[in-house]
Amino acid sequence: MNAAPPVKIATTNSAVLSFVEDCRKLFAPGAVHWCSGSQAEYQHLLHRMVQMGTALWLDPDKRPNSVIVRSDPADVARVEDQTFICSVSESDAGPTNNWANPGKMKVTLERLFDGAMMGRTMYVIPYSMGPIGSPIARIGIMVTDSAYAAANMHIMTRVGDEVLKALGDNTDFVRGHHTVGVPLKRQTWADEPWPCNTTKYICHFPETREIWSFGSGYGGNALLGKKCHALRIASVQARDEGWLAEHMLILKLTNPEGQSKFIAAAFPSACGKTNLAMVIPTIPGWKAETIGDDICWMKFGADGRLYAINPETGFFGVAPGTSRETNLNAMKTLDANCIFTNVGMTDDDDFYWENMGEDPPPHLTDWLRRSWSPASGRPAAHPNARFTAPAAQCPVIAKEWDDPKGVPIDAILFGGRRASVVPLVSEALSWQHGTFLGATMASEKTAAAAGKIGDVRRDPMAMLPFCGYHMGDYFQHWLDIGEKGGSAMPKIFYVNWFRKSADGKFLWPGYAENSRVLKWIFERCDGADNAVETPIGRLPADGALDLDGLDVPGEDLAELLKVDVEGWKGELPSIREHFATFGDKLPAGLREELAALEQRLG
Ligand SMILES: Nc1nc2c(ncn2[C@@H]2O[C@H](COP(=O)(O)OP(=O)(O)OP(=O)(O)O)[C@@H](O)[C@H]2O)c(=O)[nH]1
Ligand SMILES: O=C([O-])CC(=O)C(=O)O
Ligand SMILES: [Mn+2]
Repeated sequence: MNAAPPVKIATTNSAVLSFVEDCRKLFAPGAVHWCSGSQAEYQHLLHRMVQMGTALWLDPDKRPNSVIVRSDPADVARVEDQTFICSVSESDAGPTNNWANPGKMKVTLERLFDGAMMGRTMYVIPYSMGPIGSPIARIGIMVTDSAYAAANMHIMTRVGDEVLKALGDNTDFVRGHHTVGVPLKRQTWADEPWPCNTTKYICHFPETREIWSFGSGYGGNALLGKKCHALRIASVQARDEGWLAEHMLILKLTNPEGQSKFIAAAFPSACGKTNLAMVIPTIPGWKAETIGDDICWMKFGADGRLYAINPETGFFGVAPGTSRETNLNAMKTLDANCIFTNVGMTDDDDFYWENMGEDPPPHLTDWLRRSWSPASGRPAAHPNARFTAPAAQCPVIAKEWDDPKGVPIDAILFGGRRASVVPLVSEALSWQHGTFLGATMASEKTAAAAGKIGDVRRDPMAMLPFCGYHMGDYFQHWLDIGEKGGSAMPKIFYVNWFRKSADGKFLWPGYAENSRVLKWIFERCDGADNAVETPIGRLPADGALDLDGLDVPGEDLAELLKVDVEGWKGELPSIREHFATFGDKLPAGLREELAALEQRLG
């Protein structure tokens, strides 16, 4: 079981072969392993991690084929400060990205990567973002010296020989370079359970479609198919080719009559995408199914509508707060074949995290590998602890989830964590107004990225950390796509599950009850007469939101659905300031929307 499967190179594509050979020469790994994507290979990767002390098996009877991994305490989230867009021209990166000169950054990276894989295996991972053969899918080749990254890529993407076959002789693939940045010393070959470097660089070269990631083993820094490829590089390709690469979940909603609609929703990291993607409606007769929980690629179909695919095959979900009460479908997805990162480990080899809906055991080992009890006064799991789970295991995965042609999108939702001002739901007055809502959305910062938690920041379309080019051009791209799609475009909505009362309690129960809002949105898409026009958009008309059986005090509902004119007026200066950062790249259409909002507010 522990021997590496024999190395077999399933391609004669000279661009692929020379890319890998160039990497091998510079990074100097002890061995090269071409990933075939087989189950045996996945097992090998898990065994390797256990052998290295990176992973521990969970109880095979309770959690078959699953492991727990604890990272270095300083390598637990995306590092936005060390994430760079290395476009040829600085202005192409725009004011929201760190830019670095591509030539200079290459010199820095080549120096760091020189010999960086010494004593380690370099895994070559051919992967497809999206169903193989889908007109929307894209291929990447990633090299990494992390078995953890390779195992996660196995779950999160389509990996291996079938990808190389689909690529054929095509040279159009994203080149991903990843190292944990800890070459082993020849004398001892001694290693650590979670090697990583205090120096970290997550670099993107949009023109040459390259990613170079140094020093981190963690999630969005190291699983290059996800944020680096599927959002930062793909957003540039999408701009050039007339499609959309977005940080959105996709779900299928079916009414009691059996009609279905597809909804995509952009919420910032750790703001509820996975939860909404797997929602179990509380309204009788309604059904929701999952297509994807994090990334959505949309292209125009022959009928002029936007068709979406989930480019991934797994969920890299926030563990704390996930419980049978809040997200039963996620919990059921975690029964087997999962990787748990930075969660607590119980004495009977199971996982534990905060707000899992169960009393904590009297004793466990926390994510820092320390003895822990409920009296310890610190969390057992890191707030950004994650599970990696195969999407196909989700009990409500929609049958269309891996359909190569994608699903036609009826509605797009924007939302964030806002304790005040933003109501539970509103509908945009037009595509341009919806783009304005997306461009100005704000959210409290979460643990998904390093930095201070709780500060409200503007996070346009939940893409602030993920847009690979100038955000002003990105807004224009949204407007252009809307122009092209005309009346066939999805309707846009703005939601906020996170309104709080003066004493800091959530006003809206959220989670499953969000289905009530989805129902209203569904009916809006069908042209129901269930809304009133207000200065900030269309809100549910009196009685239009199905609240049957919901136990929320009337005054809280009134607060959730009111137009806070003074609050919105208070937002205007900060929206103006936000817009000013884009200079002359701010589309005229968004300036118009700001002026119109100001006028409507009086
Ligand atoms: N109050 C409230 N909390 C929610 C709701 N939905 C999700 N959350 C909490 O928000 C946190 C993150 O939720 P996720 O669904 O994992 O967020 P995500 O957007 O998928 O996060 P990423 O994977 O980082 O992109 C969890 O702690 C949830 O419990 C809701 O409707 N109301
Ligand atoms: O990228 C990650 O590490 C996890 C994630 O989904 C996000 O932060 O949006
Ligand atoms: Mn995400």
